[in-house]
Amino acid sequence: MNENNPLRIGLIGFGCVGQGFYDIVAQQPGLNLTITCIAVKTPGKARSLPAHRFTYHADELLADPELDLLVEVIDDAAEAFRLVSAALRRGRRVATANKAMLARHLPELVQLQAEFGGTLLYEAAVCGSIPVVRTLDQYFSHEPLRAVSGIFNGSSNYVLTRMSEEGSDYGPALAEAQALGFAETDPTLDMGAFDPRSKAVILAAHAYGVFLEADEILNLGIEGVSAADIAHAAAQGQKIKVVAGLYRLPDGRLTALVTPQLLGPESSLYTVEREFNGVVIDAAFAGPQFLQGRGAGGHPTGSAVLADVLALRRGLRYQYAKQATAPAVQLTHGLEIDAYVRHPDAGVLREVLTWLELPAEAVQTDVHGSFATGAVPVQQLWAWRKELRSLGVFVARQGEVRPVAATATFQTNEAVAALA
Ligand SMILES: NC(=O)C1=CN([C@@H]2O[C@H](COP(=O)(O)OP(=O)(O)OC[C@H]3O[C@@H](n4cnc5c(N)ncnc54)[C@H](O)[C@@H]3O)[C@@H](O)[C@H]2O)C=CC1
Ligand SMILES: N[C@@H](CC=O)C(=O)O
Repeated sequence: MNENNPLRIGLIGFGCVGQGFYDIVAQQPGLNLTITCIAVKTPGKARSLPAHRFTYHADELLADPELDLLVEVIDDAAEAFRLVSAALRRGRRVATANKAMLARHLPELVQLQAEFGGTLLYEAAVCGSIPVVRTLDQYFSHEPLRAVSGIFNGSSNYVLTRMSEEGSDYGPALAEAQALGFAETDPTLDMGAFDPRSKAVILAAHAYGVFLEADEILNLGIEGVSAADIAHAAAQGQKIKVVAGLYRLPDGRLTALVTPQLLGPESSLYTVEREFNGVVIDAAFAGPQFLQGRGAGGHPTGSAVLADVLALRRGLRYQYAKQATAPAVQLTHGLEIDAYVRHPDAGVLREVLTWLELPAEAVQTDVHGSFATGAVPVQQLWAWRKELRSLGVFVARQGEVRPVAATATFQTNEAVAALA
């Protein structure tokens, strides 16, 4: 395949990422890329290009034989799946940034590529500009990994940085993350750690060859984080970061969780601030590696989309090499963490302790009020996750996860088996 063949691109979505990708392509004419069609949803919206450049019917792009490949960057996961799966059924080459869609439909999308010969790349969907999907899929295709963990969400990291460095309140800090184009259309996905959970699902497919169900993964966010929590961490020389982790336990089981974590300067993630993301890959033979870069924003994400477009021109496809060994991998909640739990209402805090089977003596007091610490099974947090969220209870992890007697073990890859 000629690496500099002219390519005609159909772009679906012209928001923060679509515009970012467009700018980057426009600034580099030597790449021989032309964005010939752009599909948008809302007529009459002020945009940086004249109205005649747009169509309101994305389906037209799928059928256009003049287009060499498609870029899908819309904010609607269901519609994105309809469009991308239809494109793959036509054997098309597609780049997407839509992690919510991928986390829900990855097995089907992999199957469609095998069946119809199209290609789907999605580097931009995980950690913005950090080339982590390709690193796991290509470079570590045959190396067992002990863990893949990190800060996978730029918006929540931005909010935490603003709260701890400048003493901002949660609300204004989130409004800034939205104004800068980092947050999802529904920011609950960022603040509630649903977005990094989707990214963990995607990375699990490449790091371990398993297709996890997002709902099986514990995800706790930062909606309940307060100045008291930030001050508590700072008093111990720590910061609060939302850490997503995929960990292979010594017995071969896999665990995945996304929770706030109290981290000290010994962690590579301690200095990852604002919209930056960081990924630690702990490989069996290579040892630990650390990748850091901008995890959100139009240009960083547009840059990752461009990398995929150029890779599609070269004929790159993901290998999913570890699927061959995947049946041995099971997702488990048979773990416990050392948890820090705080809520401004002492009555709520006591109630939460009973849910988490922590004794009343777990409650401690500092200048900011009451909090509790203790070892809590992940299964217990998972079972009460909806109540913890709705009450705005802030739970953070301290230190590593520990395997305990298995409580629940989920069989993964059922979705894949169903396709066979
Ligand atoms: N903003 C960021 O930093 C990052 C975003 N992403 C993902 O990229 C995608 C796009 O994100 P943003 O550009 O930030 O969102 P955005 O909200 O700025 O833009 C999305 C655009 O898609 C349009 N749209 C919705 N349905 C459409 C349809 N059927 N046809 C044509 N246009 C349609 C919307 O009107 C909107 O203008 C999302 O899946 C997001 O999760 C991924 C990585 C980083
Ligand atoms: N909303 C996401 C955007 C990139 O994936 C984030 O904040 O990380």
